Amino acid sequence: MKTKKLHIISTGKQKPEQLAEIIGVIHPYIDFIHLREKTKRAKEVYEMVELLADKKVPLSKIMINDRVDVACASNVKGVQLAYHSLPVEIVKREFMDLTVGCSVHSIEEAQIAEQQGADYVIFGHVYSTQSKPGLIPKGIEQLWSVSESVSIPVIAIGGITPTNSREVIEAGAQGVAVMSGILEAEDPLEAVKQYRSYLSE
Ligand SMILES: Cc1ncc(COP(=O)(O)OP(=O)(O)O)c(N)n1
Ligand SMILES: Cc1ncsc1CCOP(=O)(O)O
Ligand SMILES: [Mg+2]
Repeated sequence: MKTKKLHIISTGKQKPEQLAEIIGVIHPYIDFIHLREKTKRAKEVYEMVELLADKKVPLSKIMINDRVDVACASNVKGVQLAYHSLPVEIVKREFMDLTVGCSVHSIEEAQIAEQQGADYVIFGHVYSTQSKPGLIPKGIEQLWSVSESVSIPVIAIGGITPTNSREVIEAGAQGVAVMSGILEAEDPLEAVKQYRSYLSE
């Protein structure tokens, strides 16, 4: 079986130095590192990329949430477009070198993202999670329906643990995206190894 992808998403709560310290250790086990720093200015996110580069994190693994300008300026892999971001088709047309992921919450949004040229979608939140407090999770069946409805990879997000990552893969996900399960773990390296072992089996 082909190894599934492991994405991690920054919490927006950790200090840049603290985040860089953790990612500097765990990046060999991770496919994509998303900087999702909704309250930071472009310059601050750009400087976070520099901190990661100082820790020898490959730029080819870094995705910037929303900010196409920062992604281009910092020469990273690509951009993760949110609901409020520029449309996928515009980014694909104007920034051909960027890998483009799109955050989706329904079959319709996933199909639109695919039609517009997204390289993959992140669908969620699948399970309830403190990272999306008070919002009803979409559940594993909707994940299955979304995975059936598009040909591009679907990455599952929201409440993903090492053990439930197996069932999301069985529901058609090509990988998982994790925030608290790794970045807020007591031992992020041990946590990432656990996710990796479930994703590789
Ligand atoms: C209508 C609507 N749907 C979803 C969101 C949340 O934005 P999203 O692109 O899912 O970004 P994340 O917070 O999940 O990273 C929204 N604001 N409005
Ligand atoms: C950005 C985002 N979108 C849906 S859930 C989520 C955060 C993931 O949270 P966690 O991995 O901590 O459950
Ligand atoms: Mg979302």
